[in-house]
Amino acid sequence: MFTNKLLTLVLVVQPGRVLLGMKKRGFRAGKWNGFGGKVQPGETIEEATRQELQEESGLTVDALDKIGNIKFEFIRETELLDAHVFRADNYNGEPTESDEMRPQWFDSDKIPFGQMWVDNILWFPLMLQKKKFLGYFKFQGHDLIIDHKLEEVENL
Ligand SMILES: CNc1cc(N2CCN(C)CC2)nc(N)n1
Repeated sequence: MFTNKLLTLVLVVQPGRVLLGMKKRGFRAGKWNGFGGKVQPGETIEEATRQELQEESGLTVDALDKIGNIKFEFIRETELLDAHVFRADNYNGEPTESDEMRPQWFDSDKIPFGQMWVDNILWFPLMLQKKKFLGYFKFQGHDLIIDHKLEEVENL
């Protein structure tokens, strides 16, 4: 059976640009992505999102908009990643490199999809248009999506 691993992912967006982090080590090293991590027991998803963002980018945010939920399945693995995706349009502080992550602003039309998890290119357009969505991606390894669903929803 599948176990469900709660994850958080937040994209900080300013007009015409998105803040991404380059993971410097571990599972996602070498990939640009939003900021996020696991949800610890006793933590709400939103608390975990804020905490990971602050740890990985140095930023705090006032409003977090819940924009998506994406489930990731890897074939032959029994753990489903259940990522809760947020967008923040305002932030406090300045992006600061940590030992885990190097933050960098990217123009919205120059997102480095070639150095990101391959699902991002499919749902980033929805995120940038502030659309809410449910996604499901079935991976074979880390670079091949063999099945996926992606639908816009009215509310999450
Ligand atoms: C497996 N595909 C993934 C994983 C992923 N995440 C982001 C959050 N991380 C904690 C774990 C891995 N993010 C994207 N966009 N795609």
